[in-house]
Amino acid sequence: MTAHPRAAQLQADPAQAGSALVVSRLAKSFDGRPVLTGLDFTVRAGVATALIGANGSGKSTLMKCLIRLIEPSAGQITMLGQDVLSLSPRALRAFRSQVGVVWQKHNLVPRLSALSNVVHGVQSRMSGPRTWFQSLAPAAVRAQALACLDRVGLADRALQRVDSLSGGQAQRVAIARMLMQEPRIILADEPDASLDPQSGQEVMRLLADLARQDGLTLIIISHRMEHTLEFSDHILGLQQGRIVMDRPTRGVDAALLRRFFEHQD
Ligand SMILES: Nc1ncnc2c1ncn2[C@@H]1O[C@H](COP(=O)(O)OP(=O)(O)OP(=O)(O)O)[C@@H](O)[C@H]1O
Repeated sequence: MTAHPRAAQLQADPAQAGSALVVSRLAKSFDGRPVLTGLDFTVRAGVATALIGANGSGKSTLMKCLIRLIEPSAGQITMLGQDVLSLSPRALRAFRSQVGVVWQKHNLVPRLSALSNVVHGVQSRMSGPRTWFQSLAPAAVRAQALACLDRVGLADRALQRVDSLSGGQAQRVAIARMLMQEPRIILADEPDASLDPQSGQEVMRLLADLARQDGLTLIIISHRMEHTLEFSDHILGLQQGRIVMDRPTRGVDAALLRRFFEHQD
């Protein structure tokens, strides 16, 4: 596959040459119970970062705080050059349109075709029925949606209903829908969790490849150690709401990750 034009564009853009995300003293409590405590870290632009940690260590809460699906209790988040916690509701919507999110559950509309679901990814640019049904979408949007499906290897399934696809194929449709946003950063929260091992690995590889081709920053949560080692450049390890590992994946092996997970309590 050829590199996306955005890759070259980003390399030439000094604003993108440094950090995609800077988090300072970030904290979150639920009903007075701290879940994230004084997090400080930086994610460099174009780097694939794995967020790891035991169940309940705060990974999903952190991911949601980054785009304010959960409001942090304190701290600062600068993502894509924006002070996220000070954005107005309108600016927040515009900001979120630059962030591609992939969840464990794909949230597609099962009885609509793959193509209609992908067309819906354009909703940040346009609204109404034209964003719901591929047959009503402008030709350029339909063509873009087909190109996105092609990038995830599903152009030949475009008109098939999502409920007739496998779990791995449906997750790839969700990724194609996310690509319609033309995101500048991708956040993925356990995209491999409800898939069989092979489909999970394919989805992780696809996300890593797409991010690399487009020069995008990728932050990905996965419970599978082998995926962390294979598909990330950098690892952030959370333990009880604190960052206890922040290092390049090179130099980390399965034994070290096992020790990390053994010392979680
Ligand atoms: N809305 C909420 N209200 C109260 N507590 C919450 C809420 N969301 C998460 N928590 C708590 O915060 C802690 C961290 O949860 P979180 O889902 O972020 O962990 P995680 O590392 O993503 O776990 P897992 O790997 O199991 O998905 C848990 O103790 C959880 O019960």
